[in-house]
Amino acid sequence: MSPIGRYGFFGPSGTFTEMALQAWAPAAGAPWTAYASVPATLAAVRAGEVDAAMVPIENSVEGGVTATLDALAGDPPLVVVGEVLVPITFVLAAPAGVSLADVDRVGTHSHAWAQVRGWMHANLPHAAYVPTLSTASAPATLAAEGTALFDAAVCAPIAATDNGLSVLAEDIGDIRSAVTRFVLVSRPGELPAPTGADKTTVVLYQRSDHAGGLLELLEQFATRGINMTRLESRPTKDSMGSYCFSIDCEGHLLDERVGEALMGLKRVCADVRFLGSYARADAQPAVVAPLNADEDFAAARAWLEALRRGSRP
Ligand SMILES: O=C(O)C(=O)Cc1ccccc1
Repeated sequence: MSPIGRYGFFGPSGTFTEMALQAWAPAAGAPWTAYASVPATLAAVRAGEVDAAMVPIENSVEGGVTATLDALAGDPPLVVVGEVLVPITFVLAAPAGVSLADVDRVGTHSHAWAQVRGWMHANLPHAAYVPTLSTASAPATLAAEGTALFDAAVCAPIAATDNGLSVLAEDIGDIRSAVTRFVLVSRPGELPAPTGADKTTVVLYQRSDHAGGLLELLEQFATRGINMTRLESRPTKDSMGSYCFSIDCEGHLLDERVGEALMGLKRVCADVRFLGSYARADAQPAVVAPLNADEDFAAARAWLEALRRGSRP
């Protein structure tokens, strides 16, 4: 893959997404552009304002980031070219002079609120939740406008410090080991090279709703010994009860078993949206079921081709 010049991210500065981009590209060459929402970030990639952008896709506590899953599958096509895992730590931050007892309204991103619900219930049971575009925009609003909209913010420790806020409580996440998975998204082009520890992301649209329909899709992975790492159903938005399936599996498009599975899916699905093959953040090599290695497929194909030529191998 050619080097990426211009990066975008779901900002502003101080979001967990910016931390993911810092982990991906520690020696930033060109300036990075922050966008206020996931759709705005992906629109900038589609429009060619940036070459690639970082967005959150999945959290170990709250699950899929639906804004990303839905916007990724839209048009014109986009692909994932990399992933980053970031451990998530939240603080409760407020302007100087505001104490815990003064906090009636808390501003933060919906995914952050979902991850501190238990702490809020135990410590601020009457606090109202005020949604903000990102975790970092909440402390930025407190710094710029004071407590007009909310009294405190749930954000990353760095976002509290950068906005000159006091930390009222540290490490308030209900699950201390929470991790968010971020993906680097680009316009389709050259594929990242296979590493042996890759993932492939697809969105599958069924031909019709019928008994065993989902099983038919899953069989395409199972019969080629491919392990799936994420499966989510999302409404197609066409009509009530109509769903597509967003799937991550182990392996790369250039692996024989993955290529064969995608051909199988193409036959049985109304549409298959390929959303990229990229190196796994944890570098865990793919587990390939016996007799599903590249050489097994190559030997079977050579045998068939020989038969078709009229020889008896
Ligand atoms: O708002 C942010 O900081 C983000 O990057 C999105 C997010 C929100 C909550 C947990 C992980 C990522």
